[in-house]
Amino acid sequence: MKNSKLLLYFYRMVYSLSPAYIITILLSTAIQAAAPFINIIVPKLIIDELMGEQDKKKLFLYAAILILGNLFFKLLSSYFVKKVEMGEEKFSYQLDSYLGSKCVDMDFENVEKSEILDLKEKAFFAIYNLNAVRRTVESGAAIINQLVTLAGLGYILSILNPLIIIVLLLIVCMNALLFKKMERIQYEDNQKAVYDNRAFGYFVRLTADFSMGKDVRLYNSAPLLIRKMKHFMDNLLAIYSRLFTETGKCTGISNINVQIQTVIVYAYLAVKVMAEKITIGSFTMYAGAARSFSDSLLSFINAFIEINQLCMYLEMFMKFDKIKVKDQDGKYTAEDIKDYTIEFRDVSFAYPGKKEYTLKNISITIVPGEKLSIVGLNGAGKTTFIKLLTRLYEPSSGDILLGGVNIKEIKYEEYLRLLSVVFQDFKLLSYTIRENLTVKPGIEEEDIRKELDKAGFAKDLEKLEKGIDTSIYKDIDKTGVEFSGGQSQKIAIARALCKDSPIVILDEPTSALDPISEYEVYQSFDKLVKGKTAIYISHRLSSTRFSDKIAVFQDGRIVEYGPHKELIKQSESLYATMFQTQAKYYLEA
Ligand SMILES: Nc1ncnc2c1ncn2[C@@H]1O[C@H](COP(=O)(O)OP(=O)(O)OP(=O)(O)O)[C@@H](O)[C@H]1O
Repeated sequence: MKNSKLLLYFYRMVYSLSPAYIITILLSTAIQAAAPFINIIVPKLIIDELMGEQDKKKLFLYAAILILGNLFFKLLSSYFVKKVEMGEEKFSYQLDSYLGSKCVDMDFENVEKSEILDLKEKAFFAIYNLNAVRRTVESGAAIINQLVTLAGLGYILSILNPLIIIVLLLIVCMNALLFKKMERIQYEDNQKAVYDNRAFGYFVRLTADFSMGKDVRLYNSAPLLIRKMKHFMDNLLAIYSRLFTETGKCTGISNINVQIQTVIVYAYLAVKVMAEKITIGSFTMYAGAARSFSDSLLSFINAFIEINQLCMYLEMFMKFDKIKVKDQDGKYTAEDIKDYTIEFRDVSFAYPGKKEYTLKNISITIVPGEKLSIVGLNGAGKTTFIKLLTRLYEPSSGDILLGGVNIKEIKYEEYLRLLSVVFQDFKLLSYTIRENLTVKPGIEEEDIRKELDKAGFAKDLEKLEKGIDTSIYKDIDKTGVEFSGGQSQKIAIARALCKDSPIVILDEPTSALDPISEYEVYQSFDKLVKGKTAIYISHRLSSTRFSDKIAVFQDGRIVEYGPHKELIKQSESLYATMFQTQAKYYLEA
């Protein structure tokens, strides 16, 4: 029952992704089901005719039916084999993009949850390593195909003796049990191998990842890497060698069973011929029918067992597919927000699955055009504050308001239009600089250049042969450029500026910049943010001097708040201590 629901859900999903794929498979199945009958029935007619009246016209007709019929089914089935292959190819791309958009659209909090990562790992393993989706579609088709064939062959054999069907059933069931055992062993071993496969894959990717080259060499990590790879490879080999030994045994026994069945059927038919109960033609027909019947029955049962086994994998896929995306469709649009005052009202937050609060009773108001600098020790909750403001997470309690409206009630996509963010771990895409920076509809080349200039990238740009049409990284374009950390950071800042949103959020925006570039960014900060609200996190406290207010975070709370001039005067304050420690370090040098 559970499996049939799962399969219904699954086939519906496949059909909705690619109706043509399912229809082609069904047609191909019908042809495969009809094809064997011609070679079972017509040879009997030919042999009987040869042994009897030898009517040439009839013989010619039977021969023509046999040859043309086979040719017809051969051509049709090759046509459909190709069609199914093409359908499979197309379907696999559709599935890739379906899964891709599923991952991209997932709520951010799920992206960071370990149980979701684990589920994704298992679901993707089933799809990509075990081909579970394709196998389920094929097994479903095989079940229909074999059912049709079995009905026809069963009818033919029942004319001879219904008992023969029972003998065939018994032997096929024994083989099916062996197959079930093989599938179980396979499932258990594949589950056991998930961890080792993942770990082995990680080390293989690591050894092939040139960006790790420096660390691997300088810390002489290669021997450890190879040892780890060998360890996981040995584990996998141990698992798979048991798997192959066990499945090999099962295959051997099932082959013996098939031979026993052949002997029984042939002996029975021979006795019948000798007793002149059936003709030689019927002997061939029944022998062929019995062989095809047991083959079809075995394929049917195997497909049935396989589909049940696959359901175990598909369950993970379905769970992954069913992960809900929160409704982010608030009632307000960006245009409804006239005032960009940001207010955190007694906001507390604990990461999902964690008991301790990362942010505790945060209350702060940031007025439009204000420049707020957020400082604090590592792990104090600064980035988490930004994650809440950017709605990657929702507060556990308390509210965040923009212009008096709870940000939850603003349509998500519209809300994001109001923010330009550069995260510490920003990512640029392997497109051209122009494409990366075209983040606002209708943005002109001139604007892109201007923002790159403001972010301090003008000199770097001059050196690029293709200018703003230079590809970033080499993944897609071989002539692409691997920019340095600082250059990439400047492009990321320019991207945020190109978005031209009323609120600019910069998390460690200058961490990779050289002192001169950093100085230039700070000097032109006012020009950079053009009177917009700006929130930035920085460990370089000199940057706080041009901010209007500073919020000092400690253990998830705002412990100090005010302009630089006031906070620095309080000699015991955390801010003054941090500022002076950094200043002293520079002065002493
Ligand atoms: N996804 C997460 N799941 C669970 N805990 C997290 C997650 N992200 C961060 N934390 C924890 O929350 C706390 C605050 O982290 P956060 O990144 O906000 O600090 P921060 O002040 O920005 O630190 P830094 O100055 O080092 O960047 C840390 O203890 C961190 O381990």
